[in-house]
Amino acid sequence: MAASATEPDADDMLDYIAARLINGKLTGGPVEDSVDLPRIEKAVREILIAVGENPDRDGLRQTPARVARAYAELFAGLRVDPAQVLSTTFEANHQELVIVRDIDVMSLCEHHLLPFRGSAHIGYIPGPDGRITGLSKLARLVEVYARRPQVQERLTSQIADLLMSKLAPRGVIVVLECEHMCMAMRGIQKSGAQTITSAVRGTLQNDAKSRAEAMALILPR
Ligand SMILES: Nc1nc2c(ncn2[C@@H]2O[C@H](COP(=O)(O)OP(=O)(O)OP(=O)(O)O)[C@@H](O)[C@H]2O)c(=O)[nH]1
Ligand SMILES: [Zn+2]
Repeated sequence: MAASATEPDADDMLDYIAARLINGKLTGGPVEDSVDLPRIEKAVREILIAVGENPDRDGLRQTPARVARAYAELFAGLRVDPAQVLSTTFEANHQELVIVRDIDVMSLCEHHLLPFRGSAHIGYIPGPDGRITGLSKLARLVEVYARRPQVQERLTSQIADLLMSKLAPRGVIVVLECEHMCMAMRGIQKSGAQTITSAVRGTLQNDAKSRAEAMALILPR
């Protein structure tokens, strides 16, 4: 019952999400495989029973289907090729730092599937050909990688590595500052702790002056 009710919409929804993530400029088809919504629904129903709830009570009846749709959305980045985000670049003959700061990041930690949230700051120095990318593409790249089960360190380095390989800049710096709900809502229960991760590539790795300039612009306080 649930399968036939949700399956036709699932592809439409995932197409929509994938298109939003990479601006509709899809080349190889938006969604390779559909998320198995009925399977998620079944699992969520089992979890509700296991924690002592009644999944058939009024307020919970639609919950497994809702959670399945939510997971499809939260993990939509698994079905998007991040390289497609950077398929459009421009010539600008700008050879100095470009920084986009305070990009909202929301992801799920792969250990507990609980959210972590904060900001991403991305800077790069264009390569000798001076090619730049649209500023929004940096935020889209964050979205594609964040909508997967993640650890903050991998999310940070994936963004830096893709920028290096697709844009061929002189250097890249990515800094993420996030609070992890798995540390706040459960376990050690320390809310407010900020985890800061960085990934530095290319000339910014060795050029202390440029790196200090980038860090001062990224974290001015
Ligand atoms: N390095 C890193 N660790 C993370 C991230 N997200 C969550 N964690 C940690 O993943 C670890 C998993 O540790 P385990 O000991 O296997 O799991 P646990 O018993 O639930 O750990 P506690 O949270 O200490 O109760 C925890 O220390 C989390 O704080 C992340 O993005 N990066
Ligand atoms: Zn966690």
